Amino acid sequence: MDLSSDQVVMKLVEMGFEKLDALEAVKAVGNSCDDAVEYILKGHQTTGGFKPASSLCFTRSTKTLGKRAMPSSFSSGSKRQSSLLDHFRSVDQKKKKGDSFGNAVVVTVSDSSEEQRKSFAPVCLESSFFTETELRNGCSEASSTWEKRVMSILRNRFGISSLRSFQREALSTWIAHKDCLVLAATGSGKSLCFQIPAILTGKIVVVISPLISLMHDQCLKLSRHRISACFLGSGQLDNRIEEKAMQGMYQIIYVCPETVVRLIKPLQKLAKTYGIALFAIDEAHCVSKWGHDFRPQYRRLSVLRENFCASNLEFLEYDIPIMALTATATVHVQKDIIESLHMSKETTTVLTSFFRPNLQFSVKHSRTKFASSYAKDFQNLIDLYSENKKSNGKKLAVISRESEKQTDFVYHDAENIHETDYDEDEEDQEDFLAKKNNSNGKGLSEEYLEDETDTFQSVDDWDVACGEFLEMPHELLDMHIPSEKQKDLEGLTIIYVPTRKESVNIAKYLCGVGLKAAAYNASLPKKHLRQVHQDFHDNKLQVVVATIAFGMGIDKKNVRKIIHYGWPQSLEAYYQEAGRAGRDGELAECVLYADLLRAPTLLPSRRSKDQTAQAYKMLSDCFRYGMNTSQCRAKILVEYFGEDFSSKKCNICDVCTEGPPEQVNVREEANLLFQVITAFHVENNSEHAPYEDYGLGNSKQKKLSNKPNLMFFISRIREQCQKFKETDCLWWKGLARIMEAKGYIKEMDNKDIRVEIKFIQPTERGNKELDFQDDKPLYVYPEADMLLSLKQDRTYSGFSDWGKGWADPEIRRRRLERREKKPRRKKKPRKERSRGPSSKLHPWRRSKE
Ligand SMILES: Nc1ncnc2c1ncn2[C@@H]1O[C@H](COP(=O)(O)OP(=O)(O)OP(=O)(O)O)[C@@H](O)[C@H]1O
Ligand SMILES: [Mg+2]
Repeated sequence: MDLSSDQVVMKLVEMGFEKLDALEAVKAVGNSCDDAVEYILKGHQTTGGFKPASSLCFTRSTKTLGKRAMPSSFSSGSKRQSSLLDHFRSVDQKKKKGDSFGNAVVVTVSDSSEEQRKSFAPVCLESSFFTETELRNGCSEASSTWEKRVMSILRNRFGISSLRSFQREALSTWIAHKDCLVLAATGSGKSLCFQIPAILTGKIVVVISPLISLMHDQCLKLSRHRISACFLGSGQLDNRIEEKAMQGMYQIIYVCPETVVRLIKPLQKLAKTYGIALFAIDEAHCVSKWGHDFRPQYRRLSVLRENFCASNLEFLEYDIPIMALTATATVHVQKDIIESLHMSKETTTVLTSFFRPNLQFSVKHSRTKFASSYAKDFQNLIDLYSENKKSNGKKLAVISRESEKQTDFVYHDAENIHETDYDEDEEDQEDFLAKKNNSNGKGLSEEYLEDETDTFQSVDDWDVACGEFLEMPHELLDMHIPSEKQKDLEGLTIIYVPTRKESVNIAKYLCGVGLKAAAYNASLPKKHLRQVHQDFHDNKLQVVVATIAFGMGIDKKNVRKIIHYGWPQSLEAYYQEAGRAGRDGELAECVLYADLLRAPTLLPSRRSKDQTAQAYKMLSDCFRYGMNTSQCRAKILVEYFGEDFSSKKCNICDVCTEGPPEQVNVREEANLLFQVITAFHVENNSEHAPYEDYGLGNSKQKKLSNKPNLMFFISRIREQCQKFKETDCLWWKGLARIMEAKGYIKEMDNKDIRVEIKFIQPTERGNKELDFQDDKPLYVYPEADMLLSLKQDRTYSGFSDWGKGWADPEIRRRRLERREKKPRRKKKPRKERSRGPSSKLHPWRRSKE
């Protein structure tokens, strides 16, 4: 399809490129998206400094981090399926024949010589594989025997000395022909649970997996363990690989949900001829609508049970077992997985701790939306990767400021801070975004499209649709294992960001200061994405700046840091992404940088009404995790997944190491807020007219003033109580959250749940425990936003000003009039707006001074 230049520019901007770069590229190369991308990625862009992974980003040095150089024989092409690069090379060759970027490409790497065919069959060459008779009676007859054989497989194939207890449990469930749901932490070794059955029985294992990149990663690893495997995506497949798979030529078949549904008949034939040992559904949380990464195609996998059960296929003695595996499923999601997949009522749930003792969690406040924060927030990272940390520390800082000057995006965004910063009250903002979300993505502004997000990923995240991996010969094994001398390296970092644009901007910034960084988001060319993966695996990159599109299930040992730069959408997503760190068991850092001064908003995505409510609930849990100052972070995370961690703590998170803040007595404030809320409800339930609406014309404002909105209560307190006149809204918001958690107040409108409590109602418990006369101390830990609101140098006074206007009808009327005439008010520069050193302080802070 021919695109106009405007359309190409739009597409590039959607991918996360700067508009200026896109315009220049189109001007230079014409209306070809591919060429334009190539043009920008090769570094011709106006803003300079950014060289993504396709050009290897070696802005400081061309020396690779990996110690092993590829031998010359590596590229000779004489060995079949010998390497990842060979594999890719064949793709490139194909592409040269006229494939345009983004189209699925078929990977074929082996010829069909007789010798090679011999190497495929029989499927399982393990001398000690289990016979059907041995397995027939489940583990009762053979329990010690199968464990011995598994041990031998582990040692000989995987170089592992023993099974973990959850792996043993999952395997014995499978041996007993039962379905199994395996819930185990990221990096704990779930893959082995479905890989071993193939080697043990000589039958085939079919693994359903959500992404090509993940399937590829696993196949490559298997080939190193001398296990043949293939992957089948959903694009245009090479019939030969599919045919070979259906003829039992690979021990493990990785397949995406779309394709497995299409292949039911051939798979039934395969079950009859070779036997299928197991259907494994990896990343099974994708099945659930209530999970964080729902894929509608996963829901269709119930066809597996229907079509591979003994009652339907006479040659089967038992239903082919289903094993579903995930690291992030809440109790609700676990139930949904079992039901949706039509797993048996006797499904065994193998549950291990979600706790990862080597992950060090922390939360830091940052205005992440603004590029002006990068220099401060990434300085440590820059220092870490600078070659001569100590001597070059200062130099790098200078480079970073220099590059801010050169790359106009930094200061451009910084200038905008005051225009967008607290321009609208949070309720308005949330409503606005809620409407956007509910409009199914229609009518999004251009600005919003520019900030497009990766909320849903298709399976085909790379420019390969399928591939085969044969057992890698011994002599090649060593040279293809990427160098991972973790101790010698600083390790790798993944920075997760909410939007595509941020992924490009931050990668650009980091490259500008000399780091080997690359952007990764689903709209970048698939070829680039594959290259980033490869460079990441080969330790040629230091930092990958990615949206959620990167890394699910990828097993890379030396990821030392996961930075979330901006709020994640759920704790499930957060824990899944954080779990990509420290898979070698060594200490790894997981830092969440988030704007703690305002509640996060949902990213645009197509959701039903129910899903929207659920999405808000998940976001709200995430927000509360960020606001927490007193509980061990690992404890919050694992308890979120239903694990009992009550008496434990991690001892390494920021809360455990720094300790909680000093408790404060909020008795007076809690009583006061509760009284104001109760008074409102008494007034409105009585004969009196609804609450005065100040005669304002704007229907939305009218609606708010008639509802028990927190901001309204705050303004009433300010009106009535001189002592709290200057107390920041953030402080009250934090208190309201604490009161809600204690069950003193609750959301009035259950259908309209947002991230923060909005329309408040008193509860029975509040009535009992917040008596106005009661002056018994009520000690609480102030939350992160409350603490920030008390900082003297805090410059964000928008809420309190806004509150004043709300309280004073005259000010409010004038403000609204002004707004109607001129919708977006240009605010004064920050300096003039900042409060004096101690002008607006909460009373108990003032008394401390
Ligand atoms: N019994 C074991 N002993 C030692 N190491 C093991 C064992 N089982 C698996 N491993 C190793 O653990 C690492 C992680 O395995 P795997 O990729 O299967 O994790 P996972 O549980 O699937 O994680 P994710 O949830 O992120 O997909 C692998 O490198 C594997 O070799
Ligand atoms: Mg996995």
